[in-house]
Amino acid sequence: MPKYAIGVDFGTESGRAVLVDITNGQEIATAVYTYANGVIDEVLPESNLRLEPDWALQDPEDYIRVFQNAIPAVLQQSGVNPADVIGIGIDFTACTMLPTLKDGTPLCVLPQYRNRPHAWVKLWKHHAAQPEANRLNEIATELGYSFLNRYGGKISSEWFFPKVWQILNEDPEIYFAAERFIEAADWVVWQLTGEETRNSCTAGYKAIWSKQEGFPPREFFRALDPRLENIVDEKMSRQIVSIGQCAGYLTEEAARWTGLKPGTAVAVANVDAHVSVPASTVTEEGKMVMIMGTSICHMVLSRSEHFVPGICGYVEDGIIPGIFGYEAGQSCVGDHFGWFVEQCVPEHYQQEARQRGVDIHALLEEKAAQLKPGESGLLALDWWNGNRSVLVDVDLTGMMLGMTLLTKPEEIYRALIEATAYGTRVIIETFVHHGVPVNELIATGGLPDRNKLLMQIYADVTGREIRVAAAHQTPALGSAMFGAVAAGKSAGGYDDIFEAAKHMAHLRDEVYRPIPEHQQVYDKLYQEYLILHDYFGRGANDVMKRLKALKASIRGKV
Ligand SMILES: Nc1ncnc2c1ncn2[C@@H]1O[C@H](COP(=O)(O)OP(=O)(O)O)[C@@H](O)[C@H]1O
Ligand SMILES: O=C(CO)[C@@H](O)[C@@H](O)COP(=O)(O)O
Repeated sequence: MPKYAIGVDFGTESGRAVLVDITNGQEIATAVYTYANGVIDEVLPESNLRLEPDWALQDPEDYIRVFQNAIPAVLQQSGVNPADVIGIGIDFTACTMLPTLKDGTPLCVLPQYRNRPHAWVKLWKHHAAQPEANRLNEIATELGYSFLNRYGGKISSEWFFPKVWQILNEDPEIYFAAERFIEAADWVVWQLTGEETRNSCTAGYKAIWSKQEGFPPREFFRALDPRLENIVDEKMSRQIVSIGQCAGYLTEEAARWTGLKPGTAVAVANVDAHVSVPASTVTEEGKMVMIMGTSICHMVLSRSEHFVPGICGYVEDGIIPGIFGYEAGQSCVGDHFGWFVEQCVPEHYQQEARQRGVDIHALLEEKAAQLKPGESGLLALDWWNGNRSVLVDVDLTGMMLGMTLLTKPEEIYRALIEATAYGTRVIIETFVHHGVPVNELIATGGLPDRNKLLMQIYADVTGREIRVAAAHQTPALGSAMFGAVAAGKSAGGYDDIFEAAKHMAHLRDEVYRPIPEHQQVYDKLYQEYLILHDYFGRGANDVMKRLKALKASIRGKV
């Protein structure tokens, strides 16, 4: 009798359940539930209280509705007997976190806190804790805490402790009412199993935890604010469970929500980018998985520990148990091309696309593919949304050099693609330079399906072959794989993620190989890119920051 697992991928706007055949990883049924309250970034639901800029909240009840809607939908579509679904895994955006009571009740569902923004879930892209992140980095640097080295030198405002500290600073009553602070990833697993667990992936990448050293010491938290001294013992947990473990079993209530059997195994929670690595067949060092969409997450495994400046971080057991998982990223990739087609393409191009019934991206790709590398004379810096790795600077901005009266939209489109490829090459070379090998690239996410020119340019610029993961819902497949591992071999699943990946993860036949003539030109252009990258990005000329400051001051005066 075939056995199945369900992966649930909690994204920014929606949650997606995918029912997968355990023998081969085939996706049998998919269902999406779009969060009723979406991203809460303007007003709080019900009270209509206006939020400040840079806030991004969510409603935890939306996550439960994903279980209640999407899982029954995949069972119904597939006709699979719930008794044959042996495991569930989930992945989430991160750091997406919330304050709760001891029993897991989110503070925002309590009537007395319903109109308090800090009682709600803070989404990964809530950026209003930047003052706390800056202060945390200053204090950690002054006091010489070496954990900063694990995070490329800086803790991001998107992460756990800046967010908790913002709650304490701005609404202490919520901070003190919170009996637990927890990643939403772990919270949804808690709702399924009735047991609170904390996973090694979010603890490591987002909450400054390491397998060797645990959390930073109490003195560090006291140096931030004496009231934070016992945050870990009082409102979190030091018991961190490695990904790849079973978190518990489906409760009667969760079985009623989902239509699954009580007692179904539930995997320890995971993160969307990280869970995509084994789902792209990668469980060993030497290969980089690039999750390519609006942004790119670059994920690499290594058997040894290396400090790599400017990356997001590395965590032992963070992606695959027993191995160090490294993460870096580019915060704006597809977004560059989206911006360009929305803001800069002339009407006659749009008209041509409409007449030919093709997407405007496809038209620009076709025209840009006629150009030879270097032919346009253009070179861009890909910093339309700052630089995540390796400069870690949100105040950097974009630049395009070499334009003339003859410059065409497809030339600019191609230059933007090339710039993002140079950005990826900087990341790869930084890893290699610091001892983390990157011999092969595996791509997944929306872009490999959408733009073949882009994939070829990435192969040419990086000088590496690129393979593409077979799955269309890679994170959900990865979660289902961990679900199968949580169930274990005796229940028809797998003993570990290595076994699950062998059977359930696949690559397409498609391979992008570097074209030597293109490589030669791109090597020259890359050298030019590096000069501009360091000149504008490493302090030789801070004109981008001065312009940004001027803009802010002028806007402030209006
Ligand atoms: N044909 C295309 N070529 C390049 N970029 C594209 C194309 N079509 C859409 N995009 C960009 O891809 C991004 C969406 O990628 P996708 O992987 O679907 O999303 P996400 O990263 O949010 O999961 C958007 O930023 C969009 O501008
Ligand atoms: O930060 C991480 C992973 O570390 C992501 O969860 C976060 O950027 C959200 O990514 P997506 O927009 O869902 O691709």
